[in-house]
Parts: sequence; structure tokens; C-alpha cells
Amino acid sequence: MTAAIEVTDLTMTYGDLRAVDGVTLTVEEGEFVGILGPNGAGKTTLLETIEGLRRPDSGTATVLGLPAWPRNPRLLPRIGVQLQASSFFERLTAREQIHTFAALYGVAAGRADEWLERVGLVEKADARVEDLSGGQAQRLSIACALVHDPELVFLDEPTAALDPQARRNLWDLLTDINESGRTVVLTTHYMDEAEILADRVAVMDHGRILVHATPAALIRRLDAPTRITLADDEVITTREPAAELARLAEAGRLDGVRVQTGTLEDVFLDLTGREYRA
Ligand SMILES: Nc1ncnc2c1ncn2[C@@H]1O[C@H](COP(=O)(O)OP(=O)(O)OP(=O)(O)O)[C@@H](O)[C@H]1O
Repeated sequence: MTAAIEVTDLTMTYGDLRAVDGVTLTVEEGEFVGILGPNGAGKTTLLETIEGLRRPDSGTATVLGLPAWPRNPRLLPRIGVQLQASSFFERLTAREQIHTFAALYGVAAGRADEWLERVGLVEKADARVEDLSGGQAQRLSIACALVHDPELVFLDEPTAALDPQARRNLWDLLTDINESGRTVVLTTHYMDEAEILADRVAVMDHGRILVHATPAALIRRLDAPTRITLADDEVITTREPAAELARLAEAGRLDGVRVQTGTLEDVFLDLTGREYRA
């Protein structure tokens, strides 16, 4: 496999603060990677440095085989970066906004209209971007990031403001894009999202990557016991769930049983602790 992103010993500071502190990370071509971390962990700074928006203090980031810094115009048509809604062109309608992005990349207006449909914004096409709701603006920013069919897509908390319907629809859209061979890197605070979408997740804290593995491998590593909740709400905690379930089956007590193993959220809290972050 070829690497879509290769980051080596990357450090990015704001004054005395090491927001990214010696990160080494490889994302393979076609991979879907989720970056998880508490508030202030350094996820956005890491993404922005890989995207070529920030100059690293030390270390290197290579994107699609090219150095991310100094910013390389040849990379721009090949990557898609979700804009923060606040960086839309002012006073444009949603349609004008995405048409402008399409025109910048030489993409036909018809394709831009298709993207409005894909993110469910046809009814809002004539609304000004400042009149969109938070979730609508977020969907428009994602459509603008994808309109030129980039090989590599970066999304920073893409579902943060979305309602459950829009969130599930965006999951389907991102899965389709990834299945068509595109590489996707996203940050999220939703563990279910990372567990469902990502081939591998990187857990970040204090500017460092603590682990980078498949969700299943991380959960296995946690070695948490299994909780079996019976129909009458009795809870059995066991490290031998198969034997326990066989015993319950024999006793005719399997109906209504719920089985819970460790989750990615348990892994995350185990790695990053429980205290609030600034
Ligand atoms: N422009 C800046 N100037 C100074 N400090 C900054 C700047 N941007 C971010 N920071 C600090 O760098 C650290 C990392 O911030 P960053 O936004 O990368 O974290 P994050 O993991 O994306 O957080 P969140 O989950 O809250 O979005 C934080 O302590 C933040 O306060």
C-alpha cells in the first residue's frame, strides 16, 4: 500500500505551548482514519499542519507524496478540506457558494447542484449562507470540500452540529466516498462514529498520539469484562461470556438478554482520563 499521508516527528507550537508534540503517523491510501482526543488535544492543529495551512516548527508532513509545507498548489485540487462555516464567502446563497467553489476547481455547475442534493440542501439553495442553521451550514461546508472529488478528504468534527438524520446520512456519504477509493481523515468526539466509520483510530492527547489501531484491536487491548444483563435486570459481569451464555441458555433464561463488551469510549477514557480539559 502507498501512504496518502506520512507525518514524521511533527511539532507545532503556539508560544510555549506544544500543541503538536512529536507526532509520527501514517495514513494509507484508501484508509478511513478517525482522530480522537479531548478538547485542546491538538487535533485541529495537527490537521491544519498536514493540510499545509500551518508551518511546522520541526518534523515533516508528506501528503500524496508531496511535502505539505511550503503550501503546494499542485496538492490543492487533490485534497478536500472542510471549511469552518465562518469562512464562507459573505452574502452568497448556498447555491452561489458551492458554484464558486466548483468554478475555482473547474467543476461544472451541474455537479455542484448534485452536491446540494446529496447533502439535502436543495430547499435552501437560495438562502444566504448567513441565514443557514448551524447544521445546514456544516453540510454546505462539507459539500464544498467534496465538490471537486478529491483523492484525500479532511473533515474536522463534520457531524458536530448535525441532527441524528443528517449525521446518519453523512456517515453513508462518507462511507460511499471511502468505498470509491478516497482516503478520509476526520476528527470527532463521537466514539460510535469513529467505531463505525474508521478503519483505524488515532487517540491524541497533549499533542501526542497515544495509540493508532483498529477500533477492535483497541477494545481487545482494554481487556474489559463482559456485562450480561438479564431480562429481569440482573447483571452478570464475566470474562467467560460464551460459557455464561451457554449456562443461561440451558436454564432457559436467554430471552431479552443484553450483552455489552468494552466500547471505544471505555478505551478513550482509559487512555485520556476523566478530568475536564481547558
Ligand atoms: N491560534 C492559536 N494560538 C494559541 N494557542 C492555540 C491556537 N490554536 C489552538 N491553540 C491551543 O493549542 C492547543 C491545541 O488546540 P487544537 O485546536 O489543535 O485542539 P483540538 O484537539 O482540535 O481541540 P477541540 O477538540 O476542542 O477542537 C489548545 O491548548 C489550544 O488552546
